[in-house]
Amino acid sequence: MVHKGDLVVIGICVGLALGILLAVLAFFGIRWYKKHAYLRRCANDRSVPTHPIRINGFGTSTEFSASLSNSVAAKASEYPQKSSQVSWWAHNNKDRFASASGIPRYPYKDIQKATQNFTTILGQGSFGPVYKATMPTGGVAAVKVLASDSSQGEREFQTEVSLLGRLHHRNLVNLIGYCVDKGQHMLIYEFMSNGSLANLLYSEGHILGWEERLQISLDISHGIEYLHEGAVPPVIHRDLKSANILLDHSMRAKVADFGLSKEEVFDGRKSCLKGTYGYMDPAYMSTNKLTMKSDIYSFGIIIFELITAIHPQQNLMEYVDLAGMSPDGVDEILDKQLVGGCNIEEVRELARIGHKCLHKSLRKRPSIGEVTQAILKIKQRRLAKEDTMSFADGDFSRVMSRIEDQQIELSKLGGLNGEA
Ligand SMILES: Nc1ncnc2c1ncn2[C@@H]1O[C@H](COP(=O)(O)OP(=O)(O)OP(=O)(O)O)[C@@H](O)[C@H]1O
Repeated sequence: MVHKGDLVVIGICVGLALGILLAVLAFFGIRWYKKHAYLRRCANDRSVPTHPIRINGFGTSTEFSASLSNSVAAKASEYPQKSSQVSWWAHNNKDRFASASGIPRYPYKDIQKATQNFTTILGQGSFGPVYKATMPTGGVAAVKVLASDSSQGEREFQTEVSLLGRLHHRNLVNLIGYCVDKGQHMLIYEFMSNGSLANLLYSEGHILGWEERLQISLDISHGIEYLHEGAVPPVIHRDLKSANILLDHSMRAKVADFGLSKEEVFDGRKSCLKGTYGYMDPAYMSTNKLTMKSDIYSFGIIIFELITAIHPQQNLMEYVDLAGMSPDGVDEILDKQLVGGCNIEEVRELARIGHKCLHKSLRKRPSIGEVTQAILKIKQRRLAKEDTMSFADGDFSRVMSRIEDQQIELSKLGGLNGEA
């Protein structure tokens, strides 16, 4: 005989069991749905390369704080933006179509015309020759033609197109188009009229002043900061060198050549060593493990190139090590062109930053954000000094005019007294 109370308990138990079963079914049902939705999304995304998305072109670094925000806004107009760069091509290329990365693709004949059948060569890299392209509207670009026997090849070409399609910053050289046509691969960049930093440092002609060099180091720092801390996922450049720093008409520097870049998301996986002798981080060479700190090392080398105008393949590191032995050791290796034309304290400060970037221990190397801050401090200190000096000048003239006013008042008073 079953009691009524027992029936209630059994009922509750069955109810609970059913409830739990339903909850479990609902839980797994939702998980199943989410998983399938995710897989569907992945399948759709597969056609789109998973390269970094652009954050924005300006002010990714924290250093652009209130005090400098005005100058940033002003400087922004100095830099031709991608949209304007693209527009002159767009007007002239009706049959172009955009790649998955959003970079317009151009037919061979258009580029052949723009480069006047590839006549004006700007330079030659391991990728192939670079030509100047001029459009009827007056817009100028640089066209990099991938040599058929290129040692880098199509893989780098694709990296460059998909990476640069998503990365935009005023201190990165903008990719404005590409061409895959008639068996040719070409990359079309914004034109950097002052060529590479390496050319400026190591060939006769323009002498880079200290202020220009300091600004160039800051521009490079901003460019790398965007790659490391602004891009999602972060990007390691892997081939930072003075030949990959290009300068525009107003001597502002931009980081170029992303053919070897690697998304930080792949960090940790081993791959064959890539980079340029003299700029490659010894830690990376010995472990084959790539980190952002390898870019910091290469940047340290560029900093010392700016200070010394000694090429890293001409024993720069030996000079740098010697200079590191005393606080003013850098004075001995300073570029002759700078002697007497620079603030030696600023040079020493930049050298200190360079030494930190080259530290053997990866952990002791600064992050790029810290480097930017440190270089900015040098600039800010100078600006503050200039302000103080002009304030002192202002004070002086104010005092002088007060003395003059007082003399006039006194002479008036003297006149009054004489009259009395
Ligand atoms: N956007 C550009 N505007 C103006 N000149 C350019 C531009 N890009 C490249 N150049 C010129 O072409 C030269 C070769 O450039 P490229 O990037 O192909 O090779 P690299 O960086 O010098 O060497 P590597 O390919 O071995 O890294 C540069 O030194 C520069 O003078």
